[in-house]
Amino acid sequence: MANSRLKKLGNYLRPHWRVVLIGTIALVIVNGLKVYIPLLIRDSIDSLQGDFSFESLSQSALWLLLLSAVMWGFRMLSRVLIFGAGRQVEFSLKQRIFQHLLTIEPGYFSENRSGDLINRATSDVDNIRRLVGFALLSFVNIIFAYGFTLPAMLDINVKLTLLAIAVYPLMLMTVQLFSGKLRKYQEEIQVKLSDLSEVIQEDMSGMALIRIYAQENQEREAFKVKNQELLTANLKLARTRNLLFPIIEGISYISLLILLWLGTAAIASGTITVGDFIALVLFVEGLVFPTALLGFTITAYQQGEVSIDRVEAITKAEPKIKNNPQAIVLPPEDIRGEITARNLTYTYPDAQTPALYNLNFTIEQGETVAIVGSIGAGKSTLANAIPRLLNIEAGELFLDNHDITKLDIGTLRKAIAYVPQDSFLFSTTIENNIRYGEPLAQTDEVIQSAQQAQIHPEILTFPQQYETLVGERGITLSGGQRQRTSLARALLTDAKILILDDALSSVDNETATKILNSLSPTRAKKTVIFISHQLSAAATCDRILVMDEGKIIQNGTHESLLEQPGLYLSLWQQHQLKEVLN
Ligand SMILES: Nc1ncnc2c1ncn2[C@@H]1O[C@H](COP(=O)(O)OP(=O)(O)OP(=O)(O)O)[C@@H](O)[C@H]1O
Repeated sequence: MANSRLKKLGNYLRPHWRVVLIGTIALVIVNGLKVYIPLLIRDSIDSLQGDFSFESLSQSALWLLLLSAVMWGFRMLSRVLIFGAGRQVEFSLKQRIFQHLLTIEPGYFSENRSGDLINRATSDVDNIRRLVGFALLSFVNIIFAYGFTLPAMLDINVKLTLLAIAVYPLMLMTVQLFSGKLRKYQEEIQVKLSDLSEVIQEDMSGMALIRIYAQENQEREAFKVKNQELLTANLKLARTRNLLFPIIEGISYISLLILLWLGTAAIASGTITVGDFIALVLFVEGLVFPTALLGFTITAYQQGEVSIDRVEAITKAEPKIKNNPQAIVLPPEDIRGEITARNLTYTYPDAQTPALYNLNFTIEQGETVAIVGSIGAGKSTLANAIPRLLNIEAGELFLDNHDITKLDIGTLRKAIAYVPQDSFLFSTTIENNIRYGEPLAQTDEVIQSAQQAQIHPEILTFPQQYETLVGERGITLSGGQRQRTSLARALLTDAKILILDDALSSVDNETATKILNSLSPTRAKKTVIFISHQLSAAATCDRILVMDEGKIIQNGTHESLLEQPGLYLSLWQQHQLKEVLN
């Protein structure tokens, strides 16, 4: 496990190896100078003791100043380069996550909580950045600091050096003792952070509902519980860290105390010179900071390790709907728009019964077919199956006699304009929202689609008309306006098939019928699937498929269906009654 994480770390860093290498060389130079400067001080002190001269003192001071400035320069360089590599890794990881999420089927996003996904793509990636930047720099620095300093210290006096560092194994044992706990608490924090993000996200989306049902107090309490859990997890980590860090710092100061105590005795006995003693003190002091930083380094490393697993869980999620290796690519003009289902059956993952069962039908090119039926009959499932937003079995659904699972996904989806139940608008202008599927469309084409979708007159009343911003940064559209804007977006594409999944539910019957009629000139070119509970609009379609419990139970024109007893007749009678009562 740890090896595979190191391997992944290596993979993250591979594209930036040059930068990391130069940063590491800079660290070597810094640590080399950190050893050379105390030795120089030693020599100056020892030579001054014998023969004091102001000139040689000022020369040494100048030389030391210069070397310190050079060391500072290389230290800055190493930090800029290695921290920069961390930022680059952060950038690439975010790109990779987002790119991967775009390849996964929509079902993944209902199975996984969006708050958790956002947290992994932000906070966890941040932890990896700290691992690659700070932890890497700190680890490499510690290795070089000890690797260069210890031989220099041993060269001065073996006994004093060994006694000074005798306490260091204690430090390693302490770190080992704490690391399991630190890792566990870190994992807990990331999970609790995801939980909290999820609550915030859900409450923001459902704010109106919270107010309507006056659930503010309950939501506040629910939020408090999650926030408290995060606080507890953070405090547990902080307590452990606050215990570990001073222990490490204390141990490294003990080594300094040992040196001060035994070193003065060694000077008195003439075993070492005053210069040697000062150099040894400077060396041990130079080790205190990187050693004391070990606690932070370990925490950053473990945070990063936990986050690598969490981020990799996203990037490892295999898209269930993939392009067939021999996928057929067709130019849009070769698509006619005929849809055929042969024993089409689909069961949602974890569901007991199929949502679509043994469907057999053909929708001809240019035909407008309404799909009606009871709630939960499977109409939306069928709408999602056609553009392969669901993982449909091979040999069950065909576009122009091509099995959709053998067609290139791009070819298939370009042939279909789909307006889902929940019309989603981006936080940009009305015009940009409409031209989302055809970014190069001319303004008059955008206006034409808006006219067809019966939204144009209303857009003209908006503050900046087509340039009006919608969504969080702009005006709020009514449900019906959102639906018709989404419809305009679909109409602008030159897709041969138009699927409207209850897409006019917030539009009155009269306007919905008007919209369907306005599609008439395009009907010859487009196949329209109109899923709706609005029967008077559905009645104007060429044909009606009636669904119940995942099956198509009736199929025919409005007139023919009214002549036979069945679900359609009873739905129509209910509809007529409602019209009269209204
Ligand atoms: N993501 C899902 N996971 C599991 N079951 C689902 C999922 N989506 C829908 N279902 C189930 O599949 C069945 C068909 O649902 P579907 O949304 O297709 O019905 P519908 O005819 O469009 O209903 P409505 O008229 O209310 O929109 C229902 O029993 C529903 O509970």
